[in-house]
Amino acid sequence: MSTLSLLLVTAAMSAVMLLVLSSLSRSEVKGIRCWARANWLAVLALPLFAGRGVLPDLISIELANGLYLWAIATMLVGFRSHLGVPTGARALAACAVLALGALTILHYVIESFPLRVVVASLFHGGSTLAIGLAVRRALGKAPARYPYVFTSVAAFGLASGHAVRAAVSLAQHAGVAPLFDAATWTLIFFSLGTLAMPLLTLGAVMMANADIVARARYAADHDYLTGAWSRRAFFNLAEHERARATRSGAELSVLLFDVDHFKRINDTFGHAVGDRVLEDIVRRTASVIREADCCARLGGEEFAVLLPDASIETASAVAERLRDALAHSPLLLQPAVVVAYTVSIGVARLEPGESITALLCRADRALYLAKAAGRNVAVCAAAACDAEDALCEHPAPMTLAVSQVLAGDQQL
Ligand SMILES: Nc1nc2c(ncn2[C@@H]2O[C@H](COP(=O)(O)OP(=O)(O)OP(=O)(O)O)[C@@H](O)[C@H]2O)c(=O)[nH]1
Repeated sequence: MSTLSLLLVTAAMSAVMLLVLSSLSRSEVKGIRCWARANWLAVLALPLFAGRGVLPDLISIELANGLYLWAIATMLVGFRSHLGVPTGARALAACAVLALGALTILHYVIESFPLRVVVASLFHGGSTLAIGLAVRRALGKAPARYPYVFTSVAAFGLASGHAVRAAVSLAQHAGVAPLFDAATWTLIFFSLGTLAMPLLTLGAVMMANADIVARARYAADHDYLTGAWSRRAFFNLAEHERARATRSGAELSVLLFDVDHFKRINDTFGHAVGDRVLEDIVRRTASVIREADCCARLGGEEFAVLLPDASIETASAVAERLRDALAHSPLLLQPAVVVAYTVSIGVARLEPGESITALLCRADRALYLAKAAGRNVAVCAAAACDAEDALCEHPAPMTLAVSQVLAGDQQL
């Protein structure tokens, strides 16, 4: 393939990459705009390179080189911005201007094609090396491994190619006989230089896609207001833990809790303060449970905590710790608003052969009893699950006396 065809094919590939990037432009992925701008610059620069001999040198060499230097630098800024590290855009722009100045001097003042190649290769090699290093450093926190490994390997490969290109050109300048004939080197290095943008953009698109998938998964698995696990994630995790407990004979317990008189808090302080209370609950709950436990917002002001490997005694102790922590730490809001609140808690341990729905029904019944017992208490569910429990209906309030509650269930 001739260098002309290679340049035009690569310009077409950059244009295709632009279309792919445009499809992601409405996502909130950081770096997308820079990557798109870089491909625009490549789409402009590559045909200008191809016009060498037809177009004036100032356009086909200086302008084309300037646009391509700008493109690769913008690509680097895009990666750094995506990864949340300082972009160093000004320093990079200064380097690009210096490199372009050197290229111009080596064209019009000291005519040397090999030295021009050395300067361009150093800039491109340095930029791709910086991309590779930034992506490699972020691998530990990557939402998906493959896009990061692909991009860093591609960037390191390009950087190595540019280093070899600079070395060969320097040798040429010094009059050392080349390993291959000039046409072969030219084709290899042209391929390297022109394929850089599509390769890096492919990596960028894969990284952006991994980011979008991770964010969608987080949104599905977490409550938007409090950051607690969502109802959906809770049930998935609970089913997983139930299967594990059934297999291994381990215990599994659950706490179901609800803010007492939450409507009053909303009515007295306003809905926004009610929201702050819900956030506060999740924050404080996280401080009294283990990392392996899962706190979820099931809806409204109702929360659940899944306690893997916890006996009913352990779960009761956690419930009491949680109730106490929430009751004795009023939420301090500015300006000088103090919101004291309590929760009522139902505690249940998974019985052999029981479903998660049935377990939660028993916890819900215990929670109901806790409310009936005066609130700000934790109540353990009775182990037996009768037909009424299976239907998950609360006993009618008028037939429920606190003494009956304490006889049938164990108040903590
Ligand atoms: N601020 C806020 N309020 C919510 C949210 N979701 C549900 N609520 C409110 O929670 C209140 C629940 O009220 P009720 O079901 O009567 O329960 P309660 O007032 O806590 O009374 P008990 O549970 O019997 O102690 C309602 O006023 C809902 O509007 C939310 O996301 N933010």
